Amino acid sequence: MSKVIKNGTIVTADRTWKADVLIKHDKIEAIGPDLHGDHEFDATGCYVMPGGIDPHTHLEMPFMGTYSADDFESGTRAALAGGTTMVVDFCLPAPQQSLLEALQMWDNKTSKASCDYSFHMAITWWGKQVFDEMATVVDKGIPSFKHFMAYKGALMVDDDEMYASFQRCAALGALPLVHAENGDVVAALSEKLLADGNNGPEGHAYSRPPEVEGEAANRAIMIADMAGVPLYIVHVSCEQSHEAIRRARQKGMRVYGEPLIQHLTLDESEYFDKDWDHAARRVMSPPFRNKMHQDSLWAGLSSGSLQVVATDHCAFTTKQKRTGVGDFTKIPNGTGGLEDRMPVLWTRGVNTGRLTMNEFVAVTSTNIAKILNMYPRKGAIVEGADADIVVWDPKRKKTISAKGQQSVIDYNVFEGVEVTGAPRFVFTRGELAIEESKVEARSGHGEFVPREPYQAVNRALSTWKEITAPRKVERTGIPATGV
Ligand SMILES: NC(=O)NCCC(=O)O
Ligand SMILES: [Zn+2]
Repeated sequence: MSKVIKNGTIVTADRTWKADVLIKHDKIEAIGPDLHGDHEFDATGCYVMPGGIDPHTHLEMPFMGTYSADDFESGTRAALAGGTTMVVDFCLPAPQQSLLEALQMWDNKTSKASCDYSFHMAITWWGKQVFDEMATVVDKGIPSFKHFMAYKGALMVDDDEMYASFQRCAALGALPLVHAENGDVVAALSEKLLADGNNGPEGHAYSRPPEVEGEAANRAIMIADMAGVPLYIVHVSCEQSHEAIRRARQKGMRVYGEPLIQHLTLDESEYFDKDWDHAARRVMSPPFRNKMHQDSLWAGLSSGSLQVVATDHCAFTTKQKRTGVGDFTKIPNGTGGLEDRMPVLWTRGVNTGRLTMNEFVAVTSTNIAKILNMYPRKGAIVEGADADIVVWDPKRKKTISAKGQQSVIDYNVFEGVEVTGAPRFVFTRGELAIEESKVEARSGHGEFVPREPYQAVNRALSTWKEITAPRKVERTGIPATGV
């Protein structure tokens, strides 16, 4: 069975040209003029792109006394509906839990995934067992480890643990990720706000000013530099952490930054809404910021100091959010966005001239495929790549609404946003999942994508680390001690 996408304009991260694309089974078989197959899809007026990759989702995640509401079934349907053909979720061991046991639990959740997926492993505690099991996790195709510098008393790791883990990542050819916020300061600020009677959702934003993010980003960058390992900073929300990344990159460090579509387009005024539910539904960490920070993030994407736009999709229902009535620290942190990331980014980015089409492909797909070491199997329109393809209609209009969305929650943080630009067809490893707004995604089609450790970047860093390592100066004629 073969399919051909006819008359499309192919857009990749570095070029744009007109051609047909032939899909055989689950791969791209050929690209060229006048290809023919059993099924032909007319892409006239559309752009043919590599499927989006969202490297930051939390599906059915145990967190803050509950579970995020979207599982791998609804979450991957939401992804496909918005043009994303692969998600990378976080496996989150409980404190003292074996990483391998946690991985088994996460594996069990994926049987209904309708698009491909991979995992990052979270380091939530430290000890010999974690040190040893990290090697097995890498062998299983998961060479990336997330560290929470926030959530004191729950997921947070201290600097000594982070340094030990980063060194282990360096030795294993793995990439450390960090959630950069100073958890000690956030905890102290939260306590003070509550004591002063500031218990509403706006207290969440007050408790996490941009400075706590900037400090943590700088600290993580320094620790990665000492360990001789690259670093990926998730959900960069403000100029302070962007500035840290920019500065590190100018110094030659391999530091990557990932803003979210929410931070790019929604601002802090959401937390001051008079409606408690409205504000609480938008509680996530880091919180939304003001326009100055948003401008900084957009500039980072176009200039290349930030590389990836993700969602951190971690959706909770209104009922779950209401656990925090009277105490903002108990509102489950997280928002949805999987279905909306690409249409909103296209509308606010490409349609306004803040991003080119090629930059759009780079930040939604190709860059992360390269950073996570799965390029060109993913993130590329080339012969032999997985046929994860989006036929993007730049004229398709939609008003975002919770009604009819794939996510199971009862609201959408982008409610009422009008988008122009959305998928017309979406193929996931050769299977048609979206056709003209109709979701044909097949539950169970999604497969785990194993990833190799990072040879090039880690080898470069460890070589330089070795060349510049402290060396004892061998001296002759050492004077006698002065005593
Ligand atoms: N971001 C957020 O508020 N929730 C998901 C967990 C995390 O990544 O911090
Ligand atoms: Zn996080």
